[in-house]
Amino acid sequence: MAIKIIVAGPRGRMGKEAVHMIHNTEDFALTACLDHKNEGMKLSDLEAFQDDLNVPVYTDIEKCFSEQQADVFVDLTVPEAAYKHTKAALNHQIRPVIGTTGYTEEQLEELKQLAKEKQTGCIIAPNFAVGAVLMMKFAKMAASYFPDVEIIEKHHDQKLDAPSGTAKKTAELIQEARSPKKQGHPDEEETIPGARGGDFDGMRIHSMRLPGLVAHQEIVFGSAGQTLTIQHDSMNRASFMDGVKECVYQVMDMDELIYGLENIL
Ligand SMILES: NC(=O)C1=CN([C@@H]2O[C@H](COP(=O)(O)OP(=O)(O)OC[C@H]3O[C@@H](n4cnc5c(N)ncnc54)[C@H](O)[C@@H]3O)[C@@H](O)[C@H]2O)C=CC1
Ligand SMILES: O=C(O)C1=N[C@H](C(=O)O)C[C@H](O)C1
Repeated sequence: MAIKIIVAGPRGRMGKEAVHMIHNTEDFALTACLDHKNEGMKLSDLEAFQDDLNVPVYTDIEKCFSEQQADVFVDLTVPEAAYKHTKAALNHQIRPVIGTTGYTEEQLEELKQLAKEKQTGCIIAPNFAVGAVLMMKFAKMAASYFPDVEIIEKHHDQKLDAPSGTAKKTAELIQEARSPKKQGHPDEEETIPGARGGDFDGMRIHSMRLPGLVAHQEIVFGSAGQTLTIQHDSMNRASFMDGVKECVYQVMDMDELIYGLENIL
């Protein structure tokens, strides 16, 4: 039987790609979408969706989850909405697969507890691209040899959160492998505020936003006489879809929350 899926944010850059991936995957069935407008319409009534995507669009999450039987809920929206959606999905025991970035540590912890209580699988993945997950794993490996590191993430200029979820997750994984270290000269001063980037446990994260970019990250390690750069580039949003697909399959057999694809790949 097909896995029944609800998608939040279907008109967005990622949401559109996910809707089409689900529609074109034999094992999956799109049952409804959640938007912040277009209540009562069919997805096929909206521009950019073909006629056979005649699933209902809801703006009220409780109504959506009560009326539509679903196995999995995919969220690609904005952090405040995604947090509320994830809680509602867990309360309805519909397994969330969350790509939206920008969750706080407290929110992650609260959702982890809720997933446990409801014995419902949940995956929160700051990056669904397999290459990006490998980049993060390689960075964690390198960090035990090279404690000095800076992260440069580059995204399209429509991105709302900075640093990216991927950069934060990368920094967290590096933090697990290295002893805390405040990098740079102890007396360094910023003559333009922010010039040294964001400070995460002493390592710096730099966020670049430009039209023309999609999603890119470099992790640069340095030690005496050498540097090591680990780089990943997503050229388009198709790069994320194999990861979304894998999460939908895997979350069906889970009963707890996993944060980051590196835990299941
Ligand atoms: N995990 C991953 O691999 C990836 C994650 N992302 C993340 O996914 C999220 C979405 O990214 P994009 O598609 O580029 O953004 P976008 O701005 O193109 O799309 C977001 C969509 O969410 C909708 N939305 C806003 N509030 C809503 C609500 N309350 N209910 C339902 N829909 C609502 C908007 O109308 C919009 O269509 C971001 O947080 C981004 O960081 C993006 C790419 C890959
Ligand atoms: O907003 C994006 O585009 C992306 N967001 C995710 C993030 O914040 O890391 C994943 C990817 O980098 C694309």
